[in-house]
This record gives sequence, structure tokens and C-alpha cells, in this order.
Amino acid sequence: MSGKPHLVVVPDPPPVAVEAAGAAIRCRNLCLGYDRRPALRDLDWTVRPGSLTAVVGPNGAGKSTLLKGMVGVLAPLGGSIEIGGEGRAAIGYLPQQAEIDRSFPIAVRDMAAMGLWRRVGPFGAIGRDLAPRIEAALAAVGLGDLANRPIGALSGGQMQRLLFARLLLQDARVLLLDEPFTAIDARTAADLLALIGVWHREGRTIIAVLHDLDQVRRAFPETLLVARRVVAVGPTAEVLSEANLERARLLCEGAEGR
Ligand SMILES: Nc1ncnc2c1ncn2[C@@H]1O[C@H](COP(=O)(O)OP(=O)(O)OP(=O)(O)O)[C@@H](O)[C@H]1O
Repeated sequence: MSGKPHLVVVPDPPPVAVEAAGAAIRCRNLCLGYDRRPALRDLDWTVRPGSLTAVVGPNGAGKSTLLKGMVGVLAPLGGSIEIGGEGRAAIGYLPQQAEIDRSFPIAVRDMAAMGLWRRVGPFGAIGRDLAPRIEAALAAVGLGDLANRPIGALSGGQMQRLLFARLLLQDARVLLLDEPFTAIDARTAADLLALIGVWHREGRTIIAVLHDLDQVRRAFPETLLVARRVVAVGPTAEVLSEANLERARLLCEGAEGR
């Protein structure tokens, strides 16, 4: 467990960050991968400010890789990612639960408070005036009674609620969520989906990696379907056609054989 990051600190933008005028995020001819091997290539995608988009595709399609590229954890092998507005500092990132070290000895309240790092700075003290905001965020995700509990004693669903509380406090304009509903109970998934709806109505830009296509059809107006490259992007009903899904499956199977 020691190699896993407990908190994903969003790095500063690269020195030649380009202003993506009119876009929340713009990918141009983007290629991302590991050890110089591409996992996702040829991506041209403009993410509109205030849009709510699902990223879907088979296992290994490059969905998490795309979010890691956007947040700056992974540098492009080719092409570029431009972040509009305040740049990467405006991004809130929810990594997959498996990437979070639950053995770290920290209480629920203190982990939620990390969402305030932009306001207080990495080594700043959380003043008393901010305590009500932390309590309110925990209450909003149904964790008001568990503020003093160590995070190691939370269930998977409670941990996910805590990560959403941290995002609430971060107050980010752009939210990148990697499989936010995987391995959590239906009630928690419904509560967190409702919170995403609130963020959308507030005009935030949201991109979520998801596997449940029925849920995507119900709640996400736009979809990016990937399979090591873009298969389709646009209105969800058009993107999630049988033909596109079959093409994505075949593309990923072909990539596995290489
Ligand atoms: N740290 C890594 N080092 C090397 N290869 C990696 C690494 N992370 C992912 N990959 C590879 O990159 C490809 C894309 O992985 P990615 O995690 O982006 O897929 P995904 O679409 O999110 O899949 P899933 O739905 O299974 O989570 C896969 O072939 C994967 O094995």
C-alpha cells in the first residue's frame, strides 16, 4: 500500500500552458500512454464549459488514462491538452478508489478538509471559520455523524461519499470523476448522482468515466466513446448505438492482440 498516493495533488500547469478560449478543455491530436506505448491516440476533443459528459469504452480502452492526462498526472506522448479558465488549479479529480491508500491514519473530517487546500495553501491551518463549511459538506453527503472516524473504518460507499465531500469543499469548476459509482450501494450511487446533477446545474464542467450504459443514457447528455482512440463523441443516444459499441469492442480486442 505504501506506494499508493493518499491525496492526489493536482500539479501546476506545464510551463507552456495554452489558453483554450471558449473551451473548458481542448485535446488536439492527443496521444497518451506509458513507457512510450500509446494507450489512447489521435484524440481531438473540445469540452464545452458547463457540459456533463460520460466517458465510456471497454476495459483497457484508455478512459482512466485520459483523465490522468487531463489532470496532469500523465504527460502527453504527443499532441496537447489545453485547460481553459483558471487552468489545472480549477480541476477537481476523483481517482478510482483502488488508487487511494485507506491505511493512512487520518479522520474523516481532516480528509474532507483537504478540499480546502487551494484556499488555505498546502501547509496552512484550517481556521475555525472554515469548520462549519466542513461540517456542512460532510452533512451534505450523509457523513455528519462520522466526522471523527478514521478513514480506514469506512465502508466503500462511505469512502466515496467522503471523496465527494472533499470535492464539494474544493469548489472546482471542472470535475473529473473516475468510476465514481463502482462498487458502491445503489442508495449511495443515487445520492452522489444527484450531487453531480446539482454541480451540472451550477454550471460546472463534469466528465465521468462510467461503465453502466443505462445510467449514462439516463443522466449524461453527452458521451465520449473510446477504444484506444475515439469511436464517437456527441449526444449520448447517438454515440451509444449498437454499431458504435460493437466497433469499440472490436478495436479493443484488436489492440489486445498487438
Ligand atoms: N501505469 C500503467 N503502466 C503501464 N500501462 C498502463 C498503466 N495504466 C494503464 N495501463 C495500460 O493502458 C491501457 C489503458 O488503461 P486505462 O486504465 O486507461 O483503461 P480504462 O479504459 O480506464 O480501463 P478499465 O475500464 O478497465 O478501468 C491498458 O492497456 C492498461 O493496461
